[in-house]
Amino acid sequence: MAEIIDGNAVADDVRQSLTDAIETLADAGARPGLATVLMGDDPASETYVNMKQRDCEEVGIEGTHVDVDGDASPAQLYDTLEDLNTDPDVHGYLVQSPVPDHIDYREVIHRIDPAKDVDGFHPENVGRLVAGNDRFRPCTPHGVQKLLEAYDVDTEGKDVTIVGRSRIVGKPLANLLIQKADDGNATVTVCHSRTENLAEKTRSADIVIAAVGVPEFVDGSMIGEGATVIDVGINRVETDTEKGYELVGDVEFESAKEKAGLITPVPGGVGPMTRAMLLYNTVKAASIQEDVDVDLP
Ligand SMILES: Nc1nc2c(c(=O)[nH]1)N[C@@H](CN(C=O)c1ccc(C(=O)N[C@@H](CCC(=O)O)C(=O)O)cc1)CN2
Repeated sequence: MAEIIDGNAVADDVRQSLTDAIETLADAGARPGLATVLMGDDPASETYVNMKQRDCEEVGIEGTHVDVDGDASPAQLYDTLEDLNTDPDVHGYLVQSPVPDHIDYREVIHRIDPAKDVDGFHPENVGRLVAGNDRFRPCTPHGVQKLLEAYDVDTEGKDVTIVGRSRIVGKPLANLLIQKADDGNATVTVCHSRTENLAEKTRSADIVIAAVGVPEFVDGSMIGEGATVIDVGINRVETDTEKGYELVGDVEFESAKEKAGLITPVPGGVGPMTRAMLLYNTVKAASIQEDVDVDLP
């Protein structure tokens, strides 16, 4: 039976360890500022930006939220981004994804000043990460690395299978884990919809990372005895409950926990870490822009 990883506790530790850096910035007369941009009214996205704003308040980051009408034109959205690019009080910002269908998210990302791109999605930041010279690690992959570190899961020489090749998680995480670094040096296999013998590739892995966006895609039969299982999926599945839905990961938790040595739950696993690493990137952005040296965890 697996030990269950407590993502909320590790995220608390990250937030706590950012307070010194925020104090150092305050002593220099600077307060980190994060803006969230939400276009449209996707209920899950509304929840996430509210949580991000609440996190800012908790640690002393100046949070600003901008709502953009779901029917607004691309040009209207780009005007908002230009305002944020030139606002000296906003050190970092993000556009919550997904955006409405008539908006090209890639084009949106291009228009974010790379120095304020605290999601780490801009091509300049992606290129830096691949080159091993990262500025902002994307929040979810970085959060996964921090979780592994917190639970003493050494990645050096280990076989890691990532299920999912998304731009936000699979690709950057694979890049980070193969890097010659203390939190890298792994041998990484990235699986996707065309992968053959997928279950063999997950079963032979020391660490399985499910980031495919399909509820309960990975079950216990796909996990090797004692493996570490990281579930990145956060899927809203409709139920008859008052809330109307429940959160389900990409891993079938009950069967996987019988085989795994360590496993993340959903909720309470990777999600809180994504938010904590966004705060981390915001503090880093402020320290670079304000030219104040801070110690980051
Ligand atoms: N611009 C971005 N858009 C999206 C990102 C992102 O990193 N940048 N990632 C996801 C959503 N996401 C962050 O925005 C996110 C998802 C979930 C959580 C979280 O804390 N989940 C909780 C449960 C929350 C709930 O009750 O619904 C948990 O798992 O415990 C944080 C961030 C897609 N879009």
